[in-house]
Amino acid sequence: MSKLFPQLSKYVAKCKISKRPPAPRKLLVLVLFTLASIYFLCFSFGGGGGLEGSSLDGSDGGGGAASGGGFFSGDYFSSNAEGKGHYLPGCIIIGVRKCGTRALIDMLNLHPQVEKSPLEIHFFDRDENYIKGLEWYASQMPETFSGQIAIEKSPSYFVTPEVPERIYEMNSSIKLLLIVREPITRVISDYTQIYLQQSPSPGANAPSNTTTITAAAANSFLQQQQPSLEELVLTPSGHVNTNYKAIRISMYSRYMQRWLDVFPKEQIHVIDGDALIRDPYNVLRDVERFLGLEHKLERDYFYFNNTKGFYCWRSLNKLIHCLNDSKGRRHPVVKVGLIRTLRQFYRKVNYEFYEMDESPMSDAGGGRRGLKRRSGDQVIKGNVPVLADNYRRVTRLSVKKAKLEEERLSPSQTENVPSSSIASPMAVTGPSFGTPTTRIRRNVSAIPKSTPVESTPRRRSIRTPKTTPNSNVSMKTKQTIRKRLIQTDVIHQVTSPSPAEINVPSVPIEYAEDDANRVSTATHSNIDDKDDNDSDLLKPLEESKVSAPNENNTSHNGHPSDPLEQHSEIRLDAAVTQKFTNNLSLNVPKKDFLTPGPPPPSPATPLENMSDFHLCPTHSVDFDTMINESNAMNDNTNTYDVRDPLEDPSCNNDEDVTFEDLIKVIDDNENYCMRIYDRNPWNEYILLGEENLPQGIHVQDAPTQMSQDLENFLETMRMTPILNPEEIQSVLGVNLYLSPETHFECDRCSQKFQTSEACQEHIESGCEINLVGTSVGMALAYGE
Ligand SMILES: Nc1ncnc2c1ncn2[C@@H]1O[C@H](COP(=O)(O)OS(=O)(=O)O)[C@@H](OP(=O)(O)O)[C@H]1O
Repeated sequence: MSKLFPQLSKYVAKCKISKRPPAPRKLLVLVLFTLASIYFLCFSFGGGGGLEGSSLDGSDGGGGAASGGGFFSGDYFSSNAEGKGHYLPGCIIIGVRKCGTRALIDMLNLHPQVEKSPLEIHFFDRDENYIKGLEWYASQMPETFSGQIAIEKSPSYFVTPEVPERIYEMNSSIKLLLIVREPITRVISDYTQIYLQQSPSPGANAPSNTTTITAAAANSFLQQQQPSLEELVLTPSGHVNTNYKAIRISMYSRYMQRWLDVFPKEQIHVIDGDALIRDPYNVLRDVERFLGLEHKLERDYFYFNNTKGFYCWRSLNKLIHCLNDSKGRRHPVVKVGLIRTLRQFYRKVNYEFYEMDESPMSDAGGGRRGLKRRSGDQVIKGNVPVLADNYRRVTRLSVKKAKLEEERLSPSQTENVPSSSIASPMAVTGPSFGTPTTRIRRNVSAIPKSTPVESTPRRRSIRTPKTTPNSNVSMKTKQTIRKRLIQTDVIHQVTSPSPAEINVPSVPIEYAEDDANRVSTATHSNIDDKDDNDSDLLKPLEESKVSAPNENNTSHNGHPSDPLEQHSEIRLDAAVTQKFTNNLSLNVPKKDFLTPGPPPPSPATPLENMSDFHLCPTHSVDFDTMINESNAMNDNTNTYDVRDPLEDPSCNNDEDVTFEDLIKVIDDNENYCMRIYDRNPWNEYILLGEENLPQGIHVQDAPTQMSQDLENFLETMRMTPILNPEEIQSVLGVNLYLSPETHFECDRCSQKFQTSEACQEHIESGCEINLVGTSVGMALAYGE
């Protein structure tokens, strides 16, 4: 009986909540009757250990219940299949704070089968709520019809130890959404929120999202009032301060393990929050699939709003709906040295997290889904063919795009690391890396045309010969590198904005009733602006920084800015702007920025990362076929045309090279250890496999060692665009081989193309086709 009782109480909690509670005695009778009915129903439907897997309301779930339950499978209970009522959620967004939970739930809410809870309920993480019971919890849910799913989001569920068990206890087959973001960006987002939260309230009449301030005033205010991120995230001895909660929350693996101890991986869908920012349509498509929902969220529901710098969406009343100014805040500029320290700190936990994730993590705009490789891409130690999966993707980079990239990049850009772009390859390699070099091209050009298919593939080096560190590089070059490395630590300071007034256009749109708009109540005191608030996050203020006006007309996330916004802009929370009432000018130009148009290109494709390495198909290539081929075996029958569109805009001088050629160059020298890496959505390189590992190099150390080398390399490349790759490799003592794994994508239309014909059509229609892919294979060869 003791075993049965919790089960029964669970069933009770799944009952529809009656609006007017019956009198106590009636209630007792009702409860007993309900218990008996449910118990009977449960066993007669063969539900086994719970309601999961059986549909009590007669709905079949349209396939959504296929994987062990889900929202149609017993999370509803209604005596009337048509009935509307408050039901327990069939899906919960469990976190992570500041990773896009609000955007995700609001966007999902556009789906006709989804109803969101407008508030964060914090039922499972707050004892004062939990003791109110599941009936209370259900009563907090939006009303749903049969066939609809209620969802809620409470970001702090992810980090609260009791929550996984509690949710499991409620519904063991519930579907969970976890949205994560590049961890350092998340820390900075948290920091930004916390210090803005500290600012005095703007007052009732304060303009909430329309204001003009002087940048100088803003900077001065923030510098006086706010602690620097550095002060918070580093201990006095310079170590990362893990007592700082913002740091801890970004250690995803630490919390994820708890969830995986309770739930099967298939029930947790991990979403890349950076992808949600870039391309909500594709991310939501994956979520629809995961939840077993019909595909309803169309591409044209989402509009990129240049003023906001984020996607907004069409709400049901046809108005455009943007999240309010508490979402998508401008982040402070952070010193590159600090970023480097944090990167190093998070590398291990990110790696652990990456290893944990098997779910098809949404990767819109990227070539590969999932934090982790899909099933065809296993880690194979000591097996060269693993490279096939990374290297066989063929792509075409439009000449125009590459040239534009080149023009766009200026030396000054290489020295700015807006924190919001940390996740982007731009931030890792820096825009200057986009200046085409001859690193691969030069080597490839040595390969003769139309390489025949050979049974024993030729060994052809497309890398530089083995070098000892510093052997081939001039003293001057080394000094240049060193100088630039030194410089970077100091250049990421606040760039003083122009003292001129900075206009922030008004926002003539409907703002989402999101978290920051909520008023705390006894039951909902935990609006997400506060939900993980703790004193650790509120340290004495000494120094602060606010991002400088964008110098290259890109907005917060690297999207091209609206031309009307080309003047400098600082957007601050109303709480801060209120401090500048003396400088306020409400003479703000209004403009209709909602004109639907093609969304901008993804801000952070690996394109910039790889613009020196271009493969074009020699023949019409079907993308699917290629994938299948490369997954099937490592033969050398496919030839690819390697050419550099900048040197050869007409791409006439095709060079054919077999895949084996590409592989063997790495494997050329037995004395080398080969390590093969994949890249996660945060541009960290993850060890895929090893080959000929020489003695003295520990397998376990490989990712760390490699990451360090790579980081150095990228850092160097970022700052030394004029150096040729051989010199850089010499300096670092490594040999490098980069290759994209990619699909075709039209950046202006944000579409993926399965075939080169489709790709071609879009080229002709004026769109540019770019290589896109989150995975870059990389091998580092070390001398013995
Ligand atoms: N479409 C759209 N509009 C605005 N903001 C968007 C959008 N998509 C994702 N984001 C990102 O969401 C970040 C806030 O995350 P959360 O909603 O999880 O924050 S909270 O924990 O609920 O406070 C927020 O973080 P900041 O940029 O630091 O403000 C945004 O980057």
